[in-house]
Amino acid sequence: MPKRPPRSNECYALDKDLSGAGSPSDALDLAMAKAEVMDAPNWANLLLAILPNLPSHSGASMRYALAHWKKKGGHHLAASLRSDSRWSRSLQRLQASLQDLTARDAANVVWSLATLEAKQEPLFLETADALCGKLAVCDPVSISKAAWALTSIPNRDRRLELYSKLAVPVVMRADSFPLGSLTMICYSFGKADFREGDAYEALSSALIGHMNNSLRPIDVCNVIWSFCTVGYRDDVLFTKICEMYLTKEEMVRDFNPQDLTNTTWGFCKVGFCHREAMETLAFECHRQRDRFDPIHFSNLLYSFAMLRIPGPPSLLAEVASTASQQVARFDAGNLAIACWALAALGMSEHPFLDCALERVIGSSQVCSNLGSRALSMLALACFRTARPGRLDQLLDATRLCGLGVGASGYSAAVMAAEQGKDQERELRILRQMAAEARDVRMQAAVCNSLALRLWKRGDTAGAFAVLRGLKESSPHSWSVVSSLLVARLGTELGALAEASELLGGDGAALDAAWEAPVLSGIHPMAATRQNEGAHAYTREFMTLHAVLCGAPPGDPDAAMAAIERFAESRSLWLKITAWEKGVVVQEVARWAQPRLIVEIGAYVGYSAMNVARTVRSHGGRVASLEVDPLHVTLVRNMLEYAGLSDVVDVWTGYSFDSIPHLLKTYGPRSVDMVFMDQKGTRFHSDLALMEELDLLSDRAVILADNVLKPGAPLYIWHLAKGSYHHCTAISVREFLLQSEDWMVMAFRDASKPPAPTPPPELHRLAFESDHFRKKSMFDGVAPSKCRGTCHPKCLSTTTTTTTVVPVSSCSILVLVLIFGGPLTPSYSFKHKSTRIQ
Ligand SMILES: C[S@@+](CC[C@H](N)C(=O)[O-])C[C@H]1O[C@@H](n2cnc3c(N)ncnc32)[C@H](O)[C@@H]1O
Repeated sequence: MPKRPPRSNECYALDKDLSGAGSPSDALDLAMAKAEVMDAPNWANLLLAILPNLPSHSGASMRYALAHWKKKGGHHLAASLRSDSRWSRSLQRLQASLQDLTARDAANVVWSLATLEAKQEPLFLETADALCGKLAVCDPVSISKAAWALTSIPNRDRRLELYSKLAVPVVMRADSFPLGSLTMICYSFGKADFREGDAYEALSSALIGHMNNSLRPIDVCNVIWSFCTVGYRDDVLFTKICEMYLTKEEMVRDFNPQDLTNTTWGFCKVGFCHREAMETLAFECHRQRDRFDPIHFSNLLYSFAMLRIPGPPSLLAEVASTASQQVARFDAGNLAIACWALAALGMSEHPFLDCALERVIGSSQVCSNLGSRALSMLALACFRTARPGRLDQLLDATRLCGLGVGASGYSAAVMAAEQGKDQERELRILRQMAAEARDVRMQAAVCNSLALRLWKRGDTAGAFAVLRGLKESSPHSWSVVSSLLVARLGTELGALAEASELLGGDGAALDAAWEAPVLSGIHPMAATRQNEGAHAYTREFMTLHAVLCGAPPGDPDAAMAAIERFAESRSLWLKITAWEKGVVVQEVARWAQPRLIVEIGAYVGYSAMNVARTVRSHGGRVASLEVDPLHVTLVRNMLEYAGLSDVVDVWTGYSFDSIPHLLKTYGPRSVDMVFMDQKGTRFHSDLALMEELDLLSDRAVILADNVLKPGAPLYIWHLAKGSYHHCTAISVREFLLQSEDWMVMAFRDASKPPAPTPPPELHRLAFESDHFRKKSMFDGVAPSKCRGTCHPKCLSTTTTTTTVVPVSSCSILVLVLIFGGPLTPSYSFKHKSTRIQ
């Protein structure tokens, strides 16, 4: 590392003069007058001197320091500096001598530039780079100042790259950092969305060492907020903080509304529930409720709803009543969150709900600001509080504002309609969905799906009428599935003449575009995970089209093969359980002979066809749950084409809302097999809900996909330590990728007690899994790149044995029995298993 040239006495004296300058302008004048003698540290100190004096900038008080700075005119200063030639000349001087700055000088420069709102200056990132080369000799206060300064670099990759470097000394030496630096670093890491587990582990152990120093409310709040905002659940640290601070009324009394509700929000974000602390916080929130802003109300209610705890009796209801008086101050997002939370807390009758819905529905200004998430939350709130009329009004108001209802809005609306008795509502909503479809294929698929729903409700004539209407009003929106349906329903109704008239005598006169093989390349947008863009669902509708063109009707094997061929020929990864995964799903269903299989996550219907073809021979049924209403549409078309509509019921909605409906529809203990293929983070809570509702039969087998990469450690814990036996991981290849993944299978044993609380280390593993899941969603990192470290560690808490099972000439399945004891004797794949260990 280059050494800085020795400084002259004159330069030291200049530092003094600069810091003693009466105003920022005086400091700049002085610098200009002495420009020839100023050295690099002088230029760096000039920036500090320009700042109108900040109060203590240690640790978490940064927010207050900045507020103070702005009050003192800092904002205006920042604006006027940009047009001041003395300022730009100073920056040029500094830029020329960056290599002469110490780590501390460099930290002061980035910190000053950030405070002076000059992050866009090239000097800012250059100095950050220079600093990152000197971190080995950087003191903790400088590291924390730099960490704060770098928080809002807009380029995410650039920002995270700098934080990875900044984290090195934190991981190595956090134990020797003062408390103020630690809390400022925590806050900055959280704000920057930096998610390296080792850094949080180091911060946590250092903070625990400081726990006897008195943390200020803002410190407590910022530590919890930052850990939780990145999803790092640290039970040891959080429990200590709760015991020492958050369960003590006199401590919590010093928290302001933002500290209070940020803390509860943080806990709910990671699912950490310390009841006593939550109650103490709730009492304090109740005491301060008149000072609450809308965001504080919504965060507080949301926290209790997410943690599924009611809070002290009547307290939250009273807080919500205060919110009702201020409903005019709420924006669309906060209204939606608060409504959703009240619904989840079971406060269906609370007046806030009607006030809030009235405000959204009655004000085009509020309504037009509803994002898709807020609309979906409001729609779910209407559904859960049995307000179907309000839900209709909400959708109408959304349309009136010129907003599309979108997949997430329709999900709750369709779910409400499907689960209710009102067939007319379902008809209306699906008709609207068809009318809003921007593609004839989509329109046809929605109409077919609607006809299938009416048929399932027993209204075959109504179903037939829907198709006749489609043919008359929009002949191009007609598919092979429409023809098949017309033929089948016509036969059931004894209306053959009418059916053949509709089919044009020798079958439907299909539009040429429908018959053409899928030749066009996939549009790049279709590869994104967002189902909201202009090209959303292209990939999925092309998959359906490939089946309609590439497989004969009534042949599930051919339909599944057509999906695989379509994806393979284009190297287009589809999130389906094909190849070895498909073998496992099929073999488990064949072995278990279930009366009812519940599948969570249907997507394009590949696995639904797989299990349905397997169980139909013994009269089994499938209930497939899918949150996305357009995926539901596709799956229903796919199943009808494959001749499996009568074996599978596809239900729209979040598993959380659909699982109770399963109980009503199929009865208690009706489920003999569950196949979980939704988000891995939901596995254990969905399974727990099924257990709670007594849906699982005594012989139920539970199979889950994607358990190794990115991983579901809490789920494995739930199975391996809870009311299940022979929890077995099956090593398989991911469809179209060579990477290894695991499917996990376990058998219900209701006589065993539920799993105890997982050890804290498992939350760290869950953090790593989620971190990876995000990377694969946002950064396009392939699942194969996941280190998959979770499970070797996770499994070390249990006993494992390994068995290799050849299932075909080309694939080998490795079974890892997570609990000791032999594999269940009645379980076997097609080929004999060979025990290797
Ligand atoms: C991996 S895909 C399912 C693939 C399918 N099982 C197959 O093998 O063909 C996951 C699907 O689950 C749906 N999903 C995610 N979370 C869900 C939830 N909580 N409830 C219902 N569906 C969910 C997604 O919309 C997506 O279509």
